[in-house]
Amino acid sequence: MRRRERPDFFPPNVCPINAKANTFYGIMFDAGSTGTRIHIYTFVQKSPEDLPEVEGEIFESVKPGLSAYADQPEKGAESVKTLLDMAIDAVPPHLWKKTPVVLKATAGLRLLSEEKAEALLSEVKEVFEESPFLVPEDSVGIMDGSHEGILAWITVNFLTGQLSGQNQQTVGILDLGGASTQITFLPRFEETLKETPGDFLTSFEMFNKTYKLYTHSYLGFGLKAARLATLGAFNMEVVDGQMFRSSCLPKQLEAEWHFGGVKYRYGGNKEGETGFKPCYLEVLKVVKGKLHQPEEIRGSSFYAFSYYYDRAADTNLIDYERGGVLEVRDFERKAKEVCDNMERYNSASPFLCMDLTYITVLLKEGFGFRDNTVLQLTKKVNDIETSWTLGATFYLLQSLGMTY
Ligand SMILES: Nc1ncnc2c1ncn2[C@@H]1O[C@H](COP(=O)(O)OP(=O)(O)O)[C@@H](O)[C@H]1O
Ligand SMILES: [Ca+2]
Repeated sequence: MRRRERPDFFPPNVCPINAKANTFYGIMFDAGSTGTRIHIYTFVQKSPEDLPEVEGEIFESVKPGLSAYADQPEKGAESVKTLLDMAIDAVPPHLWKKTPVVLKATAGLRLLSEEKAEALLSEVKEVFEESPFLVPEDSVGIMDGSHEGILAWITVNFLTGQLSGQNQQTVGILDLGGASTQITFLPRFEETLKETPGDFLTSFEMFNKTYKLYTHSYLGFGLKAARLATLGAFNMEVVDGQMFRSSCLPKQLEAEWHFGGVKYRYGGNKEGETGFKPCYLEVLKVVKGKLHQPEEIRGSSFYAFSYYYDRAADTNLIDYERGGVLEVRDFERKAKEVCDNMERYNSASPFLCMDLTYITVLLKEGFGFRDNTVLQLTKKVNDIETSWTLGATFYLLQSLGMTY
């Protein structure tokens, strides 16, 4: 494939009339376990003293995620190319060469064999090299789980204005992906720092400040991985035709499910119990004693996204577009309602009861939140997606010396 050359419409030092000299772009791919997403950000830096401003974002996504192409890496890379072609139209040609493009994969690729993950990433790297954009070193890779949380924390606190000026009152974040889940907050009490395992604390420099954050990514505790764990199928050699059953599924259900390139057969407890109570106990086995419970989060409020948002929206706990504010007990109430009336919800996903119960158990018994802990569910702040990708782009631009 031929590299697209910068057309010589403008002499080197002249900008198009409507593009400000201090405007720049960054392209960040989120290769998640359930889909691949492109975020094309436009930034303006008015002065070296100010934080850069996000002027806009173009967002698009494709499904399935890269890990579904474990045995066809070229096809996986093609899905990335489709998205990258959008950036060619979105970024003015004279800035192509100055616009970095990066892809960071999360838990889906973390769970593949190194060989398969590498094959996918190297095909993607080729797509980048053939594009007209700036391809930094390490432009394609698997992101460290702790960075996922930190960068999402940066995004949310930047967008809500907590990283500029004095009097910063930062907010913690909860992200529930397909394969992993993250919790990140800035501890306020010395006690928290003392009782937290060292590898849960990370110092991070951003916008000339150092933040010491509590962050952890639990691999295998994403919503879809938790479904498999509840069914007893996570990380198992699946024997052909083997059936996994759960009290969290409709009694008569028998079906197949593909995740991470493996086919699973699953179904309801035909003869045995179903409903919220037995389901809660089943899910509890997956979660109990597996997560660190920092005392100070019990009384604070958190921003929650990804599957927390999706399942709340699916069950009308919040508005799909606008999001909303919930308490932990709202998830429990909804889980009860769905699990004890599965026949009424049979047009929705057969996993709805299990998913809502898992969210409830994860929040209450996993992290140790109270029933009345407040969760702010948001997809966007000021029209910008609340994803780790914005924080990652800031970090990238900073490392390239493009922001202050
Ligand atoms: N930028 C985004 N905008 C909207 N939803 C997102 C975004 N990123 C992730 N999600 C949601 O997160 C969930 C899955 O997380 P994903 O990123 O695929 O898994 P993981 O983080 O475990 O690799 C899905 O419900 C998906 O809709
Ligand atoms: Ca994710």
